[in-house]
Amino acid sequence: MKAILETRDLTIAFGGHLAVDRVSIEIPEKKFTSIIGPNGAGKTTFFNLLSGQLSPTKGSIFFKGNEITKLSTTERTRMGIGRSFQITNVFPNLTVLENVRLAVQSEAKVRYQLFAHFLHYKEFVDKAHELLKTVFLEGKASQLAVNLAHGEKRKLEIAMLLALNTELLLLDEPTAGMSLEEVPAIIDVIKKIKQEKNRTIILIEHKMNMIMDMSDEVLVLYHGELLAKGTPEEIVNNEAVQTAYLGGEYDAELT
Ligand SMILES: Nc1ncnc2c1ncn2[C@@H]1O[C@H](COP(=O)(O)OP(=O)(O)OP(=O)(O)O)[C@@H](O)[C@H]1O
Repeated sequence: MKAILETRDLTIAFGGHLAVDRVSIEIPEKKFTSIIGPNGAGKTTFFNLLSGQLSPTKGSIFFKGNEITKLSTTERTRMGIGRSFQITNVFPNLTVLENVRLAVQSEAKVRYQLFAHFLHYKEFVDKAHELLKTVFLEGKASQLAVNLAHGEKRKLEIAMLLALNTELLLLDEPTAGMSLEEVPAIIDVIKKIKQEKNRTIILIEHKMNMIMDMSDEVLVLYHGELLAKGTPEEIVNNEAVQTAYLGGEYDAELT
């Protein structure tokens, strides 16, 4: 197994509180890894450390064997780590297609600066259409982003994240704030990315059915520490995990 991402003793303290506490993990390339844990376990903070929003108090992070612990978010994105909220600046008064086209165009400029003027507008539009198909939003291409339903906006964000063309995707609760009817559509989008794209995905989620269905491996954080890791089956049968969830911090969604 080749690890695309590795953390060693990754730790961050806020005041005296260890939000992430000596977490050492290896994320296998092209696999689907989920991170679960009760509320306040440190999942989002861990993502913030991976994407560079936060600097660790201790420990290190390696991407494809290179240390990235001190790199900025932009540098990490350029290297191939994409996080959905980095591109949540959807322009509400542009169409869905234009939003994705701009994301494709800006990515092309960053990556192919030397050749930028040889790239054509039509190629950007074609790529944008392709991404909209991936997220099942093609039918809304000419609508203004402002008029999308919440779930559709999340799909648009995912399309814009895909436009960044990063090898690693960090998805932080992509179904958060959605109505029950909207959730299956996002699950379909993520499944499609998993099937179609040659990418490594790390997902933070509370919805256990999603975890069970999609993950190759599950990591469990608890009070900032890595409590367990294993296949979805191993995790649901893990006694320490059951105790962590049932020991007074039970999350109603984790059923
Ligand atoms: N900037 C900050 N300053 C101080 N404390 C913080 C900060 N960010 C997070 N924390 C604390 O760190 C702990 C971990 O929070 P985090 O948001 O990472 O948990 P989580 O597992 O993502 O929770 P949830 O499932 O509710 O989103 C919490 O106790 C939180 O209050």
